[in-house]
Amino acid sequence: MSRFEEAKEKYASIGVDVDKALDTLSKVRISMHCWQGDDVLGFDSDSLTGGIATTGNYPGKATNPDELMADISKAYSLIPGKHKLNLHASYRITDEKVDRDKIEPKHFSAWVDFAKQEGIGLDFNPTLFSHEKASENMTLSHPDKNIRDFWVEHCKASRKIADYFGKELGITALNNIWIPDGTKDVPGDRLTPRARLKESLDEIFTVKYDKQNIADAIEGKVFGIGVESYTVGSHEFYMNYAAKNNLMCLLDTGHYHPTEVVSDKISSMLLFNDQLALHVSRPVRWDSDHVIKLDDELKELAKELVACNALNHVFIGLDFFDASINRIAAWVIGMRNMQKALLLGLLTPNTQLSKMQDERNFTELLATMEELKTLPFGDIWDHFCEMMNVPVGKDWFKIVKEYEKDVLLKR
Ligand SMILES: C[C@H](O)[C@H](O)[C@@H](O)C(=O)CO
Ligand SMILES: [Mn+2]
Repeated sequence: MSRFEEAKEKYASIGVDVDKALDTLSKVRISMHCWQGDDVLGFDSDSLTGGIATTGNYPGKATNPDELMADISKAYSLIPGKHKLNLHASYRITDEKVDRDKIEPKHFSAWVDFAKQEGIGLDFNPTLFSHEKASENMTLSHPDKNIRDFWVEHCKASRKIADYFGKELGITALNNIWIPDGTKDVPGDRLTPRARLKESLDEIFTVKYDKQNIADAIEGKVFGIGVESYTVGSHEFYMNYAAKNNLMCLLDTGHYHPTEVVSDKISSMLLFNDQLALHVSRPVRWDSDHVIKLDDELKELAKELVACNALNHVFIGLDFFDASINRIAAWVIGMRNMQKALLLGLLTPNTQLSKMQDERNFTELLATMEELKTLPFGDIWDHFCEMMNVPVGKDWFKIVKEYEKDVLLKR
């Protein structure tokens, strides 16, 4: 009997259908963020500014659309299944001199062609940073209406592009708005910027689209670089705005207080919202955007998504940007870790755990959760990689190193 068959039998003995788990996992599209490929620079600015930063200078980052597409394609070839690509507006591909408020679907047609070639979906984000009109850490809430209007137009243009992605690819595109607005030190007025933000968002969302093509999210944050004392778009602001306007409040795992975990928020959000959007990241002491590891919080977050039966109505996006390591490896490690965590959740006898809890059988609940940790999960994961025709174990790493030698280091 193969190791996989033996492992499958062990999981069957605790009531887990491995084939069903693998089939479910093979259909989960994870949104891989383009911005890990070039340290969030994009193609329309020459520096990353405005409340977001990367650290490290690992050689060979992508410097143009062709290089970025090649690196993304290489990463996908090492990741099981078909997924989505998460784009920012700053990655428009055009020879035109076009400012952010004037971008159009045609400026992203090359990405649609790439998506069709790769068999993936596309998600989108307006880019309200790395621009002279974002230099004061105020955009949609800026006191100057001209600046607010510029960013409102940019967000409107972005939603139109997301709708275009959804139409062209037949896969709903998430359009997620994050703004860097806030103050470095204690603000003199918390209310007025938030009232302006509400007004700007109200204007942005006046345009209605087919929800089959585009899903809208807004992303909160507790603090940022240069806005340590106050962020206009706080979690409370966006959770309320999203609930009242039937949008999604996107949860980024790096955007809360150090002892706060997103895994605990998922069931509450899903009780009141049909859909949920996530940015899965790894904060180290702050919103550091480290590559995600298969750690306890990632496993718990994934288990919650499975236990809440949410895999068909959650937008799982990754959001990290480590410039100190090979960027293709960063994508592969992060994407495969997200899949491993989801598989662990799918191999968990969640119904049994819930029953033990209701019966106040906390002793067996604890014992079961601990024993699950030593079941042969790795044999199931290796089989999944074989099924999906991607390298098993760390075999993908030498392929990345060859690509680094043959391609990246020659840039
Ligand atoms: C590049 C993304 O828009 C950015 O990381 C945002 O999602 C965020 O999390 C900012 O802290
Ligand atoms: Mn994020």
